Amino acid sequence: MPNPEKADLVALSVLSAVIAHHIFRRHETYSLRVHAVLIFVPPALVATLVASRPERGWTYSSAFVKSLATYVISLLASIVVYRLSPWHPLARYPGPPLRRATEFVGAYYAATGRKATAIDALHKQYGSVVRIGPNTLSIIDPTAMPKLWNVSRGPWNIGIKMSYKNLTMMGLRDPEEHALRRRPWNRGLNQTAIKEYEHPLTARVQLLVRRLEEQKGEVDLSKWMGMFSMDFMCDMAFGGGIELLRDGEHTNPFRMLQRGMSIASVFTVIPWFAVYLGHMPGTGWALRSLHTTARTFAAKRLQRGSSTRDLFHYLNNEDLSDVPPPPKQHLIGDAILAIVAGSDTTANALVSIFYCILANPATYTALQTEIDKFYSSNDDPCNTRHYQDMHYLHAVINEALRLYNPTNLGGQRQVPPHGPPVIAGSLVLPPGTIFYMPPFSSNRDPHYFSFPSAFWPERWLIASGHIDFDSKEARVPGTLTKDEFVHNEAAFVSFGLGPIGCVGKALATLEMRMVVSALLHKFDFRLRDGWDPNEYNTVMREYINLTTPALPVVLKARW
Ligand code: HEM
Repeated sequence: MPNPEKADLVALSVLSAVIAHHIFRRHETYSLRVHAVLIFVPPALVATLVASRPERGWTYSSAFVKSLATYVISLLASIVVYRLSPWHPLARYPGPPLRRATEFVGAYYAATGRKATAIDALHKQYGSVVRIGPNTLSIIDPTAMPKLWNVSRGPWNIGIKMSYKNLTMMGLRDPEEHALRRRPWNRGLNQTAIKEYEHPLTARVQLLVRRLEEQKGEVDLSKWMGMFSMDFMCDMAFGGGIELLRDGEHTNPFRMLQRGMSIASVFTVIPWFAVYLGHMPGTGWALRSLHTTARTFAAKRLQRGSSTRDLFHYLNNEDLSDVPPPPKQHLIGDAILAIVAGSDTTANALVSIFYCILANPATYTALQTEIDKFYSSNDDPCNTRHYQDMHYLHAVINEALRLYNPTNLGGQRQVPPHGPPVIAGSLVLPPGTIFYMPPFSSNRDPHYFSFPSAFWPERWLIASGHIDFDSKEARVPGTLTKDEFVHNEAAFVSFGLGPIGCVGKALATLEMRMVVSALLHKFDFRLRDGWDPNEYNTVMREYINLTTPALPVVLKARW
C-alpha cells in the first residue's frame, strides 16, 4: 500500500521536476542564479506545502531533503528520457545511445585527448552526420559545409573562459557584434599589414636557423617550433616582448597555456560545468594566469607605443585618427586571442609538416630540389618573391594540414536557439543544435580523397593541373587509376570559412612557407636513428588544438 503522505510529496516533486526541465530547455542559460532557483525553489515550495499540514507528520527540513532528492533524480530522468525519445529535435540523426543521453562521453574523450579520433570512428560507423552529444552533431558533408560555416559560434568559448561574460572575439555569438570586433583584425591581417610583418618574421626565422646551427647532436624540432612561433607572435602582435629562442622555453610566460589545454578541452564539451567551477575559489588558475600575463603585455605595449605597425596598432585603432580606442577589456581579450590562436596552431602545423617530410624521403628529395631551384646557396630563402611559384611546397603544406590539421575539430557552431532552423542541402538543423565539421574526419574520408591515410602531396598538383596523373612525378600510390582518383577540396577546410573563419590564414601560410624554405635550404635533416615514426601518431593528443609530440631530428648545415 503506498503511503499517502509520502505519495503527495513524491508526486509533487516529480511533477515540478518535469516542468522545470521543460522551462530550462526553452530558456537555457548559464546564469548560476537561475540554475539555483530552478534546482532549489520547487523542492522548497513542495516542502512548505506538505509541512504546512501537521497531520502529515513532516518537519520542513525532512520534507525538503526528501523532496530535493526526488526532484533531482526526476529531473535527471526527465532529461535522459527526453534526449533518447523520438520527440527530441535531433532524434532523426544516428548516434550511440550513450552519446545521445549525455555530454559526459564526449567529455571523457576530450580528457583523454582522443575526441577527434573517437568522432571519426563514429562517422565510419554512422555516416556523414552523427549525433555525438544530446544536442550536438558532427557533419562532414561538403555540400552542406559552405553554408554551415556561416552559422554563429557555439558555447565552446564559454567553456574555455569558464564564464559567459567578457568573451574574446572568438566567443562572440551575435554576428553583428562579432563583425564589429573583427574589423580591426581584418585591417591588421590583410595583405598590406602582412607585408610589414615580413621583416620581423624574417628576423625570427634567421634567428631560428642560427640557434639550430649552434645545437650539437639531436634536437627536438617540436620544442624549437614552439619557441619560434611564440616569439614571432609577440613581435607581430605587440612589437616584441618575448625571447624564447634566445633565453629558452622556461622563460615562456604563456607556458600555462599548454598545461591548461587538456582541461579546457573538456570544458568545451560541458561549458556549464566550467562556469560552475569558475565560481569556485582556487580553480581556473591557468586561465587567470593567462589573463594576468595578457593584461601585462597589453598594458606594456600601450604604454610604450610602437615604432612599427604591429597588430595592436590596428586593434587599438591607432591607424584611424577619427576613431577612439576600444575598451581595455577588448584589448586584453584580443591579446589573449592572438597568442592562443596564432602561436600554437602554426607551431603544430610546422612540426607536422617536418614530420611528414622526414618520414617520406621521396617528398623530401622533391621539395629540396624545388627549394634549390629557386634559391641557390647565396640566395635568401626568406625572400618571399618565389613562394607563389613553389607549387610543390604549397602541396606539401596542404597535404600535412590535411592529415594533421592543428584544429582537429575545426570550429564549433550553434543554430541560434530562438531563430529558424538552418537548412543546408538535405540537412535540417533545428534551433539550438550545436555542431562541428571536423577536418580530422572530412580530410581522411575516402569519399573525398583517394588513399586518404597516405601522405601524397602530388595529389594537389594533379588536381590543380600542375602535373599529369600518368607522369612519373605523380607517384600514384597502389593501383589507383585516373578514373578512380578522388580529390574534393570542398571537404578540406583547414582554416574555417566565411566571416568568422581564421583571420590569420594568410599570415600562417607565409610563416609556414618561410620556415620550411629556410630550414631545408640551410640544413640536411634526418629523423633520429631508432625513433619509430609511428610514435608521432600514437603520442599525439587532440585537445583544443593538436598537441604534437617531440620530433627528434639530427641536422647538419649544408653550407
Ligand atoms: C596553421 C595555422 C592556423 C590554423 C590551422 C588556424 C585555424 C583556425 C580555425 C579553424 C579557426 C576557427 C574558425 C571558425 O571557427 O570558423 C581559426 C580562428 C582564428 N584564427 Fe586561426 N589558424 C591558424 C593560424 C592563425 C594565426 C597565425 C593567427 C594570427 C593571429 C590566427 C588568428 C585567428 C583568429 C583571431 C581567429 C578567430 C577569428 C574570428 O573569431 O573571427 N590563426 N583559426
